[in-house]
Amino acid sequence: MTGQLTTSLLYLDGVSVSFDGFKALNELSLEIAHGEMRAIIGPNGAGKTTMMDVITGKTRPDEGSVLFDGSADLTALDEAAIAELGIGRKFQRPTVFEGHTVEDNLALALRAPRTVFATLLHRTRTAERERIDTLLETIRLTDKRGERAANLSHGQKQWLEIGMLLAQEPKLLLVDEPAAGMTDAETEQTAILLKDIARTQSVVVVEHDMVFVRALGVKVTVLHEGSVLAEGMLDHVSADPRVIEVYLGR
Ligand SMILES: Nc1ncnc2c1ncn2[C@@H]1O[C@H](COP(=O)(O)OP(=O)(O)OP(=O)(O)O)[C@@H](O)[C@H]1O
Repeated sequence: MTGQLTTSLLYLDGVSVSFDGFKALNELSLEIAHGEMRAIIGPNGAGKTTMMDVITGKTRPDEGSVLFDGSADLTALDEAAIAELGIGRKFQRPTVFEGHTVEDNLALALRAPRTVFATLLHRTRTAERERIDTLLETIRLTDKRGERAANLSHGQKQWLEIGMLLAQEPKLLLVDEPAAGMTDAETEQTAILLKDIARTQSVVVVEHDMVFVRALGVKVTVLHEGSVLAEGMLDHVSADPRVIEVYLGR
């Protein structure tokens, strides 16, 4: 690591990834500011998942720079080291401990190191309890604290998993299609929840649901064929003829 190279929290420049000669990412450049929430949209195969995989170290780019928090070169780090730097990823399907209560799920996440190599944090019971109370409020599950996770709705499981990621205090939270499979009411609640979270953490949300993206009310990046096609507020990008052609007008 060298000195400060960028003021952005996340900086991608000229990132390319090829699978058997097919460019899933094609000189992708993108910057996420400290404290920003960004929505990423784009048609199937646009490269959204591959972009998340590059940021989290699951896939190594063939070319380009990926910098985190000013200077950390993510292309040189493995997944565990990247998680330890403070990048949390929420996959589409919830993966909570079904047999445990909501509270125990959060307690386990609080006690777990970000990686197996990290030093275990020793927290007092009171501090842990207060932290769990705050997390439960954030994820709107205070009245479900004693409920087994298995009994939660799909949307509530998604919120619980978001809470488990927040327990690790990431600087950047990557969220993959949170609204998929949710009821309209849950989708609306999830937009509010993510906006709350974005007051203290940067968030990148990949999403297909335009009602949800509109509710987030943040800058949108449209990916197409592995590059940025358009960027701006949803009304702005959805009026762009190129976007209409490749995506919204399908
Ligand atoms: N491991 C892989 N091997 C070969 N091709 C891949 C691999 N991963 C992704 N691709 C291809 O790269 C392109 C981009 O895929 P990616 O999953 O990143 O798109 P996406 O925008 O997330 O799409 P979706 O909205 O369908 O999830 C697709 O054409 C996909 O088939």
